[in-house]
Amino acid sequence: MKGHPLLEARELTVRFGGLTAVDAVSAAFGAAELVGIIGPNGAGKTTFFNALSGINAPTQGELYAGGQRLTGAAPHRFAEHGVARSFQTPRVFHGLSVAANVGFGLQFAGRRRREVPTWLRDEAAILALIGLGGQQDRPAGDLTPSQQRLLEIGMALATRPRVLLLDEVAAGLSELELRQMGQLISRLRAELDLTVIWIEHAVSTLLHHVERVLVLHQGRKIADGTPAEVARNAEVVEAYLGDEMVETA
Ligand SMILES: Nc1ncnc2c1ncn2[C@@H]1O[C@H](COP(=O)(O)OP(=O)(O)OP(=O)(O)O)[C@@H](O)[C@H]1O
Repeated sequence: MKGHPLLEARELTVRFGGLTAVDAVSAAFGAAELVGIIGPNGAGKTTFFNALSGINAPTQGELYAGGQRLTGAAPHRFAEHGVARSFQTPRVFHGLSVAANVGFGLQFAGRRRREVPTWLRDEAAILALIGLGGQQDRPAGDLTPSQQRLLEIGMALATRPRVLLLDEVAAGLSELELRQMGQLISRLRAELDLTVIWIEHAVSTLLHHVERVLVLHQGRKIADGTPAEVARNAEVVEAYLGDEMVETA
């Protein structure tokens, strides 16, 4: 990895009372990486994301964005350093139009970061990119759940991120929508040079698109490698993947 990683966790631990949700996890994410995070329910994936975006302060360990220490900083400081995220349940403003939702993200980004790639210069460009072109005037609450997920990605893109954290954006999608979501995420990385870190329970879709995958289990990182390496990892198979993944790897 050349220079500083765009986002880095060093020995990151998050505890809730006596429960260690994230246990000394270290991981560094470089430019234009597409990385998956998998693990059983309760493995600590969302808590890890919450720490990586400043929503939960870590109990121990350090966070850096572009070499700048951000441990304990508020979410807006992470946003200033180019970290944007989606949530497990889309958080769009139902009463506002689709365009206004994206406009909110553009305003949030403000003028802090001067370079503005053409693809996110305005609402229309972002909506076209995420496949919601022509929907700009509809109230966001009228969109289907899968369109709301796309809109939430659009809102995150509008903050002009370098790193996009996606939390289960494929949950509840049809087969076709799932394929389209996978293609969109691949395009964000390939065409826009974004670093995408993607939590997903739809493991086979995820492994099809990412080149690197982290596996969390009981808060610990038990693997970090290519999908093929991870699928061969005995601890991962035992903890999570089972025989099925070994056969398809
Ligand atoms: N705010 C909180 N207070 C107390 N415990 C929490 C809190 N948030 C998460 N936990 C606990 O931390 C552990 C990790 O939860 P987390 O949601 O990060 O896992 P996950 O891997 O994202 O799970 P899932 O795949 O089900 O979304 C779980 O035992 C959960 O109950």
